Formats: sequence, structure tokens, C-alpha cells
Amino acid sequence: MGAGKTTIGRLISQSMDKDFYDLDKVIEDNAGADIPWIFEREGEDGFRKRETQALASVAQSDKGDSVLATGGGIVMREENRDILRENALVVYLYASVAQQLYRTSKSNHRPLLQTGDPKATLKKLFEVRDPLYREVATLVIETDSRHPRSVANKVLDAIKRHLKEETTTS
Ligand SMILES: Nc1ncnc2c1ncn2[C@@H]1O[C@H](COP(=O)(O)OP(=O)(O)O)[C@@H](O)[C@H]1O
Ligand SMILES: O=C(O)C1=C[C@@H](OP(=O)(O)O)[C@@H](O)[C@H](O)C1
Ligand SMILES: [Mg+2]
Repeated sequence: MGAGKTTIGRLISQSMDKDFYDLDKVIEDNAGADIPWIFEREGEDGFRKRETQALASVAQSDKGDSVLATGGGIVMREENRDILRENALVVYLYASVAQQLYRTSKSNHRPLLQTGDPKATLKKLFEVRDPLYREVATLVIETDSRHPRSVANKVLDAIKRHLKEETTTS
């Protein structure tokens, strides 16, 4: 949370002239309710079920030609990691816990952080999720000391380099 997935995803989709989806928005549209409401009524489990359904449906309907920003917890389920690996070039936007805390502090739309100690929560989630992101990612991009436009340019360059390497080695 706060790595910049939604912000950077939108920027790179514009630069690449591709459609952009934010999985949280897909979940909200399907549910006709926002994420805090889903967590309140259905708990995290209910949200995760909706998240997997939404990911599977985007992966199935999309021809692999769009940019998808996921929610931060997408790597928690093995099923989701398999879908990502099989259908996408996955970019892990790395942000330190300090940056995550700073960037998420302006919004109260993340139910998991509506606790007395969001820093401790982010730290705990980071310890579990960072290795899972590294396992599933094609590219890892560091975001801490960069503005969104500069992160987006770094992602675009890394994708171009990766695709070029893929064509020269195949
Ligand atoms: N590289 C960055 N540097 C500074 N602020 C950023 C950066 N990336 C995103 N932000 C800001 O942090 C907040 C959270 O970004 P968001 O894209 O919603 O993250 P995520 O979708 O990963 O939770 C937003 O206010 C956004 O403008
Ligand atoms: O990390 C998580 O478990 C979550 C991250 C959120 O998305 P962002 O990572 O875009 O904030 C959203 O999916 C939900 O609040 C749960
Ligand atoms: Mg987001």
C-alpha cells in the first residue's frame, strides 16, 4: 500500500497508449460498493474472494494488452500469483515502510491501516509480502527517492529493455 501502483500504472498506460484497470476499482464496480464497505460487511476474507474473482476475470477477458494495477495484497494467495505469472509481465514497485506510511497517511480508504499503529501493520505486511512480490515479479523498481513521473519512466525503460532482451535471446 502506497507503493504507487495506481498512480504509476495509470501513467505508464497513458505513455504506452494502453487501457488501464485498477483492480480495486473493478472490485468496487462489481460489488456496487466501496472497499471500506466490503471489508466492514464481508471481512478481509470476503474482499479476498472478490479480488481473486476480479483478477481471474480481467486475465481471461483481456488480451494481455493493458496495464493492471493490483491492490497490495494480491500476492497473498498462490492462485493469484499463478494467474499473474501466467498472464502478465509483473512489475514490483518497491517502497520502504517509511514511504508507504507517508504516502498512505493522507487517505482513510485502506481498511487494513485504520488501526492505532499503521506503521507496525505496514512493517508486518512488508515482511510477508516482499518475498512473494520478488518471487512473482519480472522487474523490481525502487520508488523511494523518485517522483511518480520519474518512476513511470524507469518502469517504461525497464520494460523496453526486458522485451528487447527477450527477442534477442529467443
Ligand atoms: N513515487 C512517488 N513519490 C511520491 N508520492 C507518490 C509516489 N507514488 C505515489 N505517490 C502518492 O502516494 C499516494 C498513494 O499512491 P497510490 O498510487 O494510491 O499507491 P498504491 O496504489 O500502491 O496504494 C498518492 O497520493 C500518490 O500520489
Ligand atoms: O494491501 C492490501 O491488502 C490492500 C491494498 C489496497 O490497495 P492499494 O495497495 O492500492 O492501496 C486494497 O486492495 C485493500 O485496501 C487491501
Ligand atoms: Mg492502489
